[in-house]
Amino acid sequence: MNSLGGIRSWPAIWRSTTATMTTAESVRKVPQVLTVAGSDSGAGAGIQADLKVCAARGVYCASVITAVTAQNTKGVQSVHLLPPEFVSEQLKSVLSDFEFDVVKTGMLPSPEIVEVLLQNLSDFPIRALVVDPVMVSTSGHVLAGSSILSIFRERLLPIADIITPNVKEASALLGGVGIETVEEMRSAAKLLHEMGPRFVLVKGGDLPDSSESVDVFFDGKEFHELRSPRITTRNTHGTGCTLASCIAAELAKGSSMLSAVKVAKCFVDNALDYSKDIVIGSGKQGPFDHFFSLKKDPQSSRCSGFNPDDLFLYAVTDSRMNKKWNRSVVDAVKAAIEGGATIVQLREKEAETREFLQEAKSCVDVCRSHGVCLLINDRVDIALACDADGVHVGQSDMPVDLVRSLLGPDKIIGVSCKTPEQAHQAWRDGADYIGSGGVFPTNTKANNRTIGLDGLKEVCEASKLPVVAIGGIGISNAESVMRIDASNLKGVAVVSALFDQECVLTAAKKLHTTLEESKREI
Ligand SMILES: Cc1ncc(COP(=O)(O)OP(=O)(O)O)c(N)n1
Ligand SMILES: Cc1ncsc1CCOP(=O)(O)O
Ligand SMILES: [Mg+2]
Repeated sequence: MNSLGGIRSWPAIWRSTTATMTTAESVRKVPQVLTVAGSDSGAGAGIQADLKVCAARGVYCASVITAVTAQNTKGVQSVHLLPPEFVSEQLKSVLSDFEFDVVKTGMLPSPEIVEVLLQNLSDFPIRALVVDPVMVSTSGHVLAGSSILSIFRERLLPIADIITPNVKEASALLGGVGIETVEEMRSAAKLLHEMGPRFVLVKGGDLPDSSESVDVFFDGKEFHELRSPRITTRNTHGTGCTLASCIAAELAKGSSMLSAVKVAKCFVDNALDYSKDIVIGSGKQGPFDHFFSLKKDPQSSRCSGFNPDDLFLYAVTDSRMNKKWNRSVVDAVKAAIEGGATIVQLREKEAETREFLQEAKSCVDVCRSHGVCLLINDRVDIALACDADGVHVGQSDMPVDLVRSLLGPDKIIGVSCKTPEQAHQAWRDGADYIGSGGVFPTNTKANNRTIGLDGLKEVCEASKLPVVAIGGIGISNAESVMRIDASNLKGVAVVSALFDQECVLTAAKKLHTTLEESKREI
């Protein structure tokens, strides 16, 4: 946030939160979101949708109600605004008690209610603010009139971390400019960014004549167009609330902004697709099922994205080791995956570009056929040329934000961090995960400072990004790493423990078993 409570570097606040928490051992902090929105009696949108999304994403959600609507699948029949003083009472109640990771706003129906929200946010500084500038219901009912525009523009938007207007809302905020094309959505995102939010997502679901649903994400420097096939269904009531709450939930768990937005878009697409034929209510616009993931085969999802659990057993290749044992990189990668490696990185420091590219293409094929992601160490050019799933960079490699602008929103970016400051920067730059080490001394990487288990823990505590430990890790010490008691430590990355071994398959199987056992014991 800009002016309210100085949450620009929110990982620093996570650090202090963790510090207070560790006074009581075995306390587990649950990611928490506060939604400030209107109630929808039909339960498709508003507070009810927000609660369902957060529950579906594993995040606790408290709710402050700004208005009660009489609403169903046919439309909004009536709206009752809560007195601003009572909205304020609710805000005080929860903000003085909970430690919210993210506050998300939906229907803020009057300038007086926005005013009490601003006052409470200044009394109780929060970590991140997601603003869904709800103005009109999907059925066309005005939920917040033009009287709120100036307080939105002048006071709320400048403190938002992200705003998520649809094209109609973006147009209203910009004084009625026409937005009918993706190019106009980009211009709108840029103008809205000038009003102060850190990120802008202009949702193009309402754009006419498109077989795709295109959303434009702007971070102040780069635009990303997030596209997905349009789903034909009447059950679209609550998509805006669902998207914004899902962004809030993912941020609360520690995602970078772009990653949170991608997961949220994917969540909405999957929910719409799963629910396209259900019939709830007799009106034109039905709700959809937020708990589809409890019921459907996860393999049938329309989109997937980065899964932090894939960092569990991270195989990092080494050209010298595979040459020494007289095997190709592709064979080594295949054996590592068959033994249980859950993600692979090609770290071929000595390879010639042409040869590296050929090997990388073959490894992409092997990894795709096994459903395992393949990342390239350092070389963004090779990653682009072989269509790898992402890149891992260190502190002296290409900066993460530049890698992101070259690879686009869908690729995975990992960054090496030895310190809490580097971990904070990784989140700000939009990395998907952190590689932290060398945890133990290693011969694989020369002149590499060892940070120990304490250094690893500090990095984990400084960030909510998923972390994989690296450096000198093998069967004998993997358990001590996994036991450091950091919920975002997702696994170990190893080079010699897999590739400086006679049989990669056996080594991978043994290490996988050790990791599984230590997970069970935690
Ligand atoms: C998963 C993972 N973590 C850390 C590193 C180290 O990357 P970097 O600091 O860029 O050093 P090099 O690997 O390039 O020598 C990594 N490769 N993977
Ligand atoms: C690439 C890298 N980055 C930090 S330590 C390291 C090497 C890890 O290799 P090993 O698993 O053989 O110790
Ligand atoms: Mg590097």
